Amino acid sequence: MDILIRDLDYAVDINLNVYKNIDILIRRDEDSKKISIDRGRNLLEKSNLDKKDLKIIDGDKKCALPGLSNNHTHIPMTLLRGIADDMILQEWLREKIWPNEGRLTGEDVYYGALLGCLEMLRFGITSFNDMYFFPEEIVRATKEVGIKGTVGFPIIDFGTPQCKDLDKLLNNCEKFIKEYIAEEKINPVVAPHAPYTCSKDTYVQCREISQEYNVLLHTHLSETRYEVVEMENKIGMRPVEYLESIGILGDNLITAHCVWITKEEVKILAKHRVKVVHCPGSNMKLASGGVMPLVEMLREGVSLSLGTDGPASNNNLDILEEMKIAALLHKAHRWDPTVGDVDTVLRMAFNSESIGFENRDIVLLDLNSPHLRPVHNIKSNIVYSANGNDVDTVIVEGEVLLENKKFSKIDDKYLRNIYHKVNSIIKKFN
Ligand SMILES: CSC[C@H]1O[C@@H](n2cnc3c(O)ncnc32)[C@H](O)[C@@H]1O
Ligand SMILES: [Zn+2]
Repeated sequence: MDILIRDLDYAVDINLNVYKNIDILIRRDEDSKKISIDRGRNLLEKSNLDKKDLKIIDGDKKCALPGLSNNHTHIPMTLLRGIADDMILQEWLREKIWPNEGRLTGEDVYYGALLGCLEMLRFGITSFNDMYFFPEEIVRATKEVGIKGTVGFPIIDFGTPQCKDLDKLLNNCEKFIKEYIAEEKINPVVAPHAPYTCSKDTYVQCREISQEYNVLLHTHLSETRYEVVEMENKIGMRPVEYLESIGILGDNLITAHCVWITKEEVKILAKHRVKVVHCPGSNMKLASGGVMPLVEMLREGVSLSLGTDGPASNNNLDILEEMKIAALLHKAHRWDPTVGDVDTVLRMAFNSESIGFENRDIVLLDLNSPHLRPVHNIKSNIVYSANGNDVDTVIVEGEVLLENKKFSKIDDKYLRNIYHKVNSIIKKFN
């Protein structure tokens, strides 16, 4: 059914244009799956549409914006949220995260992913880019919730809880891609974890798979100083130079973090049109130390977007919050309040294109709250004053998935069941 949002106070579109007192009409052609979005005043009166063929949503005291995109995360780590904070990355992974991840079953990952997908939907995130074990369980949860997922098949040299044999793992990765490649709302991708857990051969084989099936590659890169120094000591190259030397850089590569990189490395990333996901909340929480060089990246024209990283290092999946974190971090870092401006961070938050999804989703923010009044500049209120809890309605690919802050497809009883399952899963953690 077509959807008409009437009498919105404000709307911001994907090009960051602002509209006041406007209607939005969302139409979906069921055959071609094409979505059209029209904005204008009194659309019902001006069109030949019949009220009874429309789902009408009241836009009074609301602001419409495009869907938010969380472009680097590990969704099932909702299960590990709060299990270990205030530790440095390598110790956090080795001592707390990896041992407990070893205890997870596919069913556990499914419930962790369900919880995370619901959290994202509640926060207005309509697409994500994930990398985690049991990726087919993440697909299952994503489809159940209805948002769009770029789901990485994780590759690590020493194997995953599912499979310890690297050749078999790469084989399973191909099977995973073949199984989900035709899905409308799922993009299966190859996800070698990081240069410190994957060898040159592994990266090359991952790239070959990504080329054969024309899918994206997703990896961590230059997240910590330790990672860079270790590589310089071992092979005399920095991580970006190394990935370039083995032919991994290209426009199908999505790299998370890129914190410890030089101006030269920024130029290399730009030259190969690599897409970079900025995760400022996680970088600050894990005290990764450096700051992703936003100004240099923008100057060189690198495609940028935002990610929360996993909910165990953030500790939520809220991209509205991440926008403010990004804006503040770069101002403080450069002693320059013009850096990390409102338009820059909004553009990053709406960038679902770089993970393979056209952004034709609509999110409504509820402006009927003291912290969102008055409105001098709606874009400022979105970046600096709002958070995920202000999301009221979410429309993904022409389907209303959240309305009046309630999930359309998941009732309260089922939600309680998910919380109960999660509570029993975490009993096995140390
Ligand atoms: C191969 S599945 C993902 C793997 O990555 C781990 N992880 C979570 N957060 C980070 C991070 O910030 N840097 C590197 N690795 C991270 C996660 O626990 C899984 O083991
Ligand atoms: Zn990560």
